[in-house]
Amino acid sequence: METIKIKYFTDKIDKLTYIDRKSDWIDLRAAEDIDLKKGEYKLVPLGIAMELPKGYEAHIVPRSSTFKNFGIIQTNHQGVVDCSYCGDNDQWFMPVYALRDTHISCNDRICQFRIVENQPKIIFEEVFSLEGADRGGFGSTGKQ
Ligand SMILES: O=c1ccn([C@H]2C[C@H](O)[C@@H](COP(=O)(O)OP(=O)(O)OP(=O)(O)O)O2)c(=O)[nH]1
Repeated sequence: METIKIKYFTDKIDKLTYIDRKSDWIDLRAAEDIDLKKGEYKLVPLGIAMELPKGYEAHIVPRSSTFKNFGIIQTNHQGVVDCSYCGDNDQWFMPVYALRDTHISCNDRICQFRIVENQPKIIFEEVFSLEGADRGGFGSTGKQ
């Protein structure tokens, strides 16, 4: 079990909770009513800020149903929230691009997140050539 300090920027969204029968990813909600025209971009406020546990980061991705429900895609494809993003004004956002005119209502569940441990510190050691066998470039294993 981990305890995470969370701040809500509005009382118009439900508190974060696990959704019955879902995985351990936790859904996030739009914190305001939003209308988007086809082709429009917007940072959708998610109405929360958190102090993540030391050594962890959060990953935000759309729900599988988000495109079907709202016609939006997440422009960064996967959001990464660093542990240092923990200030009183560090509200989480979902950057979205609308593929059609659409409406998102305040409190709609539009994305989901989980926390993951930071990767180990990496030292890059430059070499002239690598010893592994060449894999043949992407797509080299064919389609079937
Ligand atoms: O989908 C996202 C992605 C990021 N963030 C917040 C948390 C993260 O810690 C911060 C910065 O994100 P990132 O480092 O990915 O963006 P950047 O474009 O490199 O900005 P910066 O120069 O602030 O690091 O923005 C979100 O609220 N939602």
